[in-house]
Amino acid sequence: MGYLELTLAILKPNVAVNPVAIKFVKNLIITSNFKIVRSKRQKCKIKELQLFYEEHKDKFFYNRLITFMSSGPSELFILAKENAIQDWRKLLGPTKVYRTQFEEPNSLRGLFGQSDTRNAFHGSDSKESAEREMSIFFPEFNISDWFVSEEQFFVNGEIKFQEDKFIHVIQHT
Ligand SMILES: Nc1nc2c(ncn2[C@@H]2O[C@H](COP(=O)(O)OP(=O)(O)OP(=O)(O)O)[C@@H](O)[C@H]2O)c(=O)[nH]1
Ligand SMILES: Nc1ncnc2c1ncn2[C@@H]1O[C@H](COP(=O)(O)OP(=O)(O)O)[C@@H](O)[C@H]1O
Ligand SMILES: [Mg+2]
Repeated sequence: MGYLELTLAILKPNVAVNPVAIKFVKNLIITSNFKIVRSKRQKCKIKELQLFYEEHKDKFFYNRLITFMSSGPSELFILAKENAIQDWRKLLGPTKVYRTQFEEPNSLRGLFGQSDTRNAFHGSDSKESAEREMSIFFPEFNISDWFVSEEQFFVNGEIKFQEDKFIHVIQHT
């Protein structure tokens, strides 16, 4: 692939219900120099979530996690940046909010997380996870096509930001 990395970012229902929090996080995404390749607001479907959280299906928190994640709309973004995966996860802070609120109170999960399950955000944890997760929630998005035909515009800054759609689009001069 090229210079940029893509990651799947999710504002989970407990933060996606709060317009002030959404605005705060969107501003942070922009000021942290992420570009937004895809952006949508949707209630995640049970089928999608069972695929998404396959690795946790035998964990004690699995049922409450699926119930919570399908309980209301989420905001889902595909973010692009040089080290998008680790930079976004760094902003989130650790998974378990009960600990994060003491250790990293100013991280996004420290600020907006309510419990370990309702930890308000998702960020892909690897390139493989990001590709798998993007194909679940953005099945129409072709990752390799994006790197072949769109990435260089993002690298060269030949893009413009559409605030209303919260997305960066190619600026064909
Ligand atoms: N290992 C383990 N940890 C558990 C179990 N049940 C709860 N916990 C943890 O104990 C802490 C509090 O769990 P809960 O009381 O279920 O959390 P909650 O405040 O109800 O919020 P939700 O997790 O959103 O239901 C969290 O860190 C959970 O991960 C369990 O059966 N086994
Ligand atoms: N101990 C736990 N108690 C409750 N919920 C949990 C726990 N561990 C993980 N979860 C939930 O499962 C999701 C996926 O877990 P994991 O992949 O380990 O964390 P992350 O989302 O940071 O990659 C977490 O975001 C959280 O919502
Ligand atoms: Mg994970």
